[in-house]
Amino acid sequence: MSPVIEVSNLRKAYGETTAVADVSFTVDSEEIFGILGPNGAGKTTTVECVSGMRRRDGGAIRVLERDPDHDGAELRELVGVQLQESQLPEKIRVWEALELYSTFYAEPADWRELLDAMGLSAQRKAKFGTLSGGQKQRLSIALALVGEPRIAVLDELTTGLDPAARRDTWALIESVRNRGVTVVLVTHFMEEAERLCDRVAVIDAGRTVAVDTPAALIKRVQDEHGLDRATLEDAYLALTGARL
Ligand SMILES: Nc1ncnc2c1ncn2[C@@H]1O[C@H](COP(=O)(O)OP(=O)(O)OP(=O)(O)O)[C@@H](O)[C@H]1O
Repeated sequence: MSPVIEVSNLRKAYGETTAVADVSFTVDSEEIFGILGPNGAGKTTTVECVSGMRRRDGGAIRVLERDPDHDGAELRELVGVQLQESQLPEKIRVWEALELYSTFYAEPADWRELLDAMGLSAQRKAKFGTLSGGQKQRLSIALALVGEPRIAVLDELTTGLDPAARRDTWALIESVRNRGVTVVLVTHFMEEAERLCDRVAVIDAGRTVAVDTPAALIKRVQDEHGLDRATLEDAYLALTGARL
């Protein structure tokens, strides 16, 4: 089976700042794929180039056998994006937001069913501004799924959530994958990546430094540093040049 996303030697600069110098990875169908890296490593820029929100300066990207720089309109129907911060007006009601997003797609999902799946049925008529952090997050996942995408790109999904809400969100992500959607997850939380992701790419200073399963990255750091037990956080710190 060919990968659903292929990124080779991606390069992207903003003026003098090289945000992405050389990033390569592939994502297989129905994987939960994590993108990890320190602040400013180029993670968001990478997923923006993949989802067609930014044009790359160099390298190649194929998403579902299309090029985001040339086939953006087609890919908008196939890739659902959850942005870092929800950009909805405070006064919009939950159902209105879903109805509005449905109009962006030729064949939208039944948003009532999505609302139910995300555990938000009781908040149907609530204004966005009155939702809790966890509810806002679940709404933004629902909005990313309204177009029945084949791929969902979720950027810093659980940032700002309490531990219980984070765990609820993890269960939801697994249910999204079980619907047949490939999930690309940008995250700072190593525990999240270790629990959820089939494979991860670690990006540091605009370059991929590793692409593997969490278990393989952990084994590598154990072998290299003679540790009995290590976590993905240990592997991440070793890969991004921090001391153990
Ligand atoms: N629109 C922009 N204009 C100019 N520079 C930018 C822009 N967006 C990002 N950058 C710069 O590009 C680099 C990579 O940023 P990017 O947001 O892709 O990293 P990131 O890994 O997602 O970071 P974070 O974890 O902090 O969200 C940083 O140095 C950032 O300051």
